[in-house]
Amino acid sequence: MADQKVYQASTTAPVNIAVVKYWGKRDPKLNLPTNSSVSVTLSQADLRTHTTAACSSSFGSEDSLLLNSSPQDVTGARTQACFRELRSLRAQLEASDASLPKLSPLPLRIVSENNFPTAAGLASSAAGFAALVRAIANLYELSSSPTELSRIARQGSGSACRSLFGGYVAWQMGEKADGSDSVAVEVAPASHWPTMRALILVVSAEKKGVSSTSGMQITVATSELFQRRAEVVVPRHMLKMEKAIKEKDFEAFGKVTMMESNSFHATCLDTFPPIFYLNDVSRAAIRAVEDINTKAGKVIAAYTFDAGPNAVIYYEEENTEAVAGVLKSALGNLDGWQGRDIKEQASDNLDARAVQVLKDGVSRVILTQVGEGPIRTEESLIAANGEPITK
Ligand SMILES: Nc1ncnc2c1ncn2[C@@H]1O[C@H](COP(=O)(O)OP(=O)(O)OP(=O)(O)O)[C@@H](O)[C@H]1O
Ligand SMILES: C[C@@](O)(CCOP(=O)(O)OP(=O)(O)O)CC(=O)O
Repeated sequence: MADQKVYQASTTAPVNIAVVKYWGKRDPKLNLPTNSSVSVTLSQADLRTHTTAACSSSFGSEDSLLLNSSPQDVTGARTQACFRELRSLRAQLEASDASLPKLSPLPLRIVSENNFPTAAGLASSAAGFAALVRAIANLYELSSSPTELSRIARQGSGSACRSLFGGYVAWQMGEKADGSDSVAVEVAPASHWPTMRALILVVSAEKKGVSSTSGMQITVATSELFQRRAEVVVPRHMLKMEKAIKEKDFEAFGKVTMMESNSFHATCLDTFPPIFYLNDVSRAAIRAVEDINTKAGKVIAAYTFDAGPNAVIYYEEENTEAVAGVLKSALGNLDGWQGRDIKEQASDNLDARAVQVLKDGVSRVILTQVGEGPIRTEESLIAANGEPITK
């Protein structure tokens, strides 16, 4: 009888939030971007994907993916590209060492759990594809570096390539047509600047209107402002951002972060028909951050928004009270503040109308910080007999 053993490996992977934004593909098939980007990896203590990858001849003939207990379509080109590339690396290993079990032809069973809302603009595809690629690489015992794996994860979702690393990460756009140099690299580990904090104001946990994938295609096709962003604005921001991170210069980091977010959303408005990811609640968050910085007399808080209305506010630990403490006193009792020792600080310098809009529109907060890259775990979502473990 054929070997029916169930081989498996598990990992967790983090979310990342860009401070220089990826928006625009020069090759939609390979997910090659029109500009480089930089992100901060967020702590897996708060937001993470947990994925187990298994393979066995007992799994029938089809690959499968179970996400938060519901079966997902794996026939899409992006997931297929990740499976194909990882299988091919495993096949090379098997060809060079005949003693290795032949895992590459076996069907894959992937079971994954996100501990945050999927497709709500909380970068679930980034953590999701990073975890998928890392888990299969662990299963196949590949010696590939995170940068090599980032080339594969990028084909699942562009931003996923940055979640293969912890800390501060750059995705170099690359020049080659085959995408082999479009990969993620570490700018600095989390330990270099461990005091970076992030407060997420969750405005909407609903599925978003215009997906990043289609949104950026329409921007590339219709926005002239976008041309200038890709050619002039982002290259300048990349240099400034990498320098700010190396020097742990929050004022420079914060200024570029906010200008980047504004530039990206400006190209969304310049898209035809226009794309609106920011709403009144987002704009109230921008106002509150401006008021906090005005009071401090310098940039101590920086907002950024992805393809949705949620605000991510970066600040340094020493300014926890002046940023998170002020927002806590303004927003009042919300899910997410509990269990965190954040002392409230008077918020009467914040614009009263902005505070009211935030109170009405923010449903919960997530307090988190810079964190590590994917972490291998023995905790499995698949039992020894191959059946998914549902919680
Ligand atoms: N754990 C996971 N494993 C595999 N795929 C996942 C996982 N989590 C999310 N995905 C994929 O990512 C898709 C959601 O990506 P989408 O880009 O729409 O939202 P988002 O990542 O939350 O937002 P954004 O990337 O714009 O910040 C899901 O439909 C699913 O295909
Ligand atoms: C606004 C962003 O969050 C866009 C992320 O886009 P995705 O990585 O979700 O897009 P696809 O490559 O089409 O999957 C900015 C960023 O994360 O850099």
